[in-house]
Amino acid sequence: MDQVCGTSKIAGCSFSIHPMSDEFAGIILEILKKVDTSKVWLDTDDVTTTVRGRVEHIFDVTKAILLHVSKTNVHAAFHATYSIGCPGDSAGDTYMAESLHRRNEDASRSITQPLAAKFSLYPMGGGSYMDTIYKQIEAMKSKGIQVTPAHYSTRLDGDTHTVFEGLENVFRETEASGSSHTVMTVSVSVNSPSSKESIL
Ligand SMILES: Cc1ncc(C[n+]2csc(CCO)c2C)c(N)n1
Repeated sequence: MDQVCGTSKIAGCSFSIHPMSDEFAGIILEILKKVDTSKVWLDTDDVTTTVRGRVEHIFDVTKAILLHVSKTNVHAAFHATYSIGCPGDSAGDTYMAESLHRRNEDASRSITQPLAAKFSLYPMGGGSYMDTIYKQIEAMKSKGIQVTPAHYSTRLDGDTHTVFEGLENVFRETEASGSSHTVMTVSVSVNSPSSKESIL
């Protein structure tokens, strides 16, 4: 793998879905087939799926996959690590589609799904990282997402589309504000039988 600089515009996400059903393997494979991934480079193995390309397509594909798993009504977990600007990244394994049109947005819009998520932002190489993190948490609040502090992450409760729009903005603005390598992790639970307040 070539280790080169100057590939900071390649965004990527490594993610997994865990449907809590005996049919988990079929559900995962079917959803990966249903979503239009023609504008990203994609690789699936036994642990994760990795997509690489333009920021809009990375978020379009990952949101569509999460919405499709939600639609099954099966309780499922989704874990994703988004990254842009990794200095150890290579120029390969990507597809920087020229058109910004999001292939899955029309189909995704027809799915309404509330979700609970926890996200963590890691703005690296840009200086005052805590200021960036606090600023982006405030930005989430202004979108009408319920934001709750948590240890090592921030909890987000809201509509999937609103939360993903917020997460994409956080990712873009962190990069634009001077973070040379931005990493954002997102853990989501959908269709959980547990209520938020009383688990045990
Ligand atoms: C998005 C996503 N990609 C890959 C896996 C790993 N994985 C676990 S079971 C299975 C299907 C049959 O082997 C696969 C691919 C995952 N969980 N979620």
